[in-house]
Amino acid sequence: MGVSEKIKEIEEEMRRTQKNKATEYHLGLLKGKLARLRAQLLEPAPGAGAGAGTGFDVSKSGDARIALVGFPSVGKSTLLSKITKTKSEVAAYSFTTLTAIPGVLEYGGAEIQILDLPGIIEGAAEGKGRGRQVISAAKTSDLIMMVLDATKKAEQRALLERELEAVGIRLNREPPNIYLKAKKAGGMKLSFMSTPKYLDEKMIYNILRDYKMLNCEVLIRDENATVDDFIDVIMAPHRRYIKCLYVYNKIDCISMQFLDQLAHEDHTVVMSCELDLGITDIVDRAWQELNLMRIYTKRRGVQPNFSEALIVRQGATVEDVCDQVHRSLKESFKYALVWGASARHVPQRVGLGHTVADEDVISIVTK
Ligand SMILES: Nc1nc2c(ncn2[C@@H]2O[C@H](COP(=O)(O)OP(=O)(O)OP(=O)(O)O)[C@@H](O)[C@H]2O)c(=O)[nH]1
Ligand SMILES: [K+]
Ligand SMILES: [Mg+2]
Repeated sequence: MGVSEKIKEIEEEMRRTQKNKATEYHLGLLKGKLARLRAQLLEPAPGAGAGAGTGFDVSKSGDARIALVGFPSVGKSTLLSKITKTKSEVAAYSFTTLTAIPGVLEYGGAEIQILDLPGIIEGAAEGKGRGRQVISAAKTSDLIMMVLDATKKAEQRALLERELEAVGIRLNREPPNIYLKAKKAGGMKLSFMSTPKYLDEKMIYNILRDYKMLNCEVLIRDENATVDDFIDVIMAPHRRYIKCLYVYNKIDCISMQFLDQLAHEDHTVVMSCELDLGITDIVDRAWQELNLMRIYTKRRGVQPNFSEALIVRQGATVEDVCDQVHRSLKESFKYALVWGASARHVPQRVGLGHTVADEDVISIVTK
């Protein structure tokens, strides 16, 4: 029996099994098995060439990667052509795009790779269409832009989320607060910070045994942790926690009332590529979601070059900026002058520990 058939069988069994106290453990075990099989599904078949079934052959470039994921004909390629110089074919029929098309979004000196992908359909995670490849590509991105057609039913979004969930992508979520460490010997050691509401020892032991993790240490730090969270921790190498921005396109075709409703949802932006509405907003929001900052350096007496930025993570300090310029720069560092949102007055004289903000201008003075 193939992996896909086994998955179907387990899903069928889970559907048949009534949810109650008596079946709880059995269902927990089935979930664990399902997670393992799904991970297998994503591994390339033996003998398949390098990379087969594991995404498209597009190398990462720039400061971050954003994947455009969505059903066919929602306007992914139209969006790519709007925000990058790359032209990806646009047409009114489904599956116009058949492979990954990379473009570069230039954003105030930062370069973000945008991946236009083929449309996916229900069952993508099980290998329907190009689904598996698309999802593998999405898994390598720093942000997923889920492009949705505002004129289509709300179920689209839940459907796509399920497909991404099925291959281990967790959208807009933090990894569960559970510590798990495999050991060479000593059996299973389990402890809780406080009594968990949805987990118990028997359940955890059963699942660990099923995964043949007979020697390990577990600390449940979150009382709200569920069986699914616990399985995610066991499967950690196959899990990716990725931010997702829901992008509703074609708002030129919906009522103002519905538009207002959509625009107020979490992690959601609305646009019309056709009318050129909301595009800059979307780019700004995507940049915010990436949690990156652009820092411009300035030499004494010279204007900063705003077409070239140093890219650092949110929360970065002047020390991180120095490291981006040159690894040994901080050794000769004397002080820095900062202009911008992080400065209390401009320019502010700061040390290595100063936390910078997006679009700050920094002048580094060395000994
Ligand atoms: N009304 C309206 N139509 C749009 C908008 N944006 C794109 N379209 C149309 O939607 C159709 C599909 O656009 P594409 O960009 O090819 O969609 P896609 O998501 O890349 O489609 P696949 O590659 O087939 O998955 C085209 O006919 C576009 O002209 C919009 O904002 N409003
Ligand atoms: K299309
Ligand atoms: Mg397309």
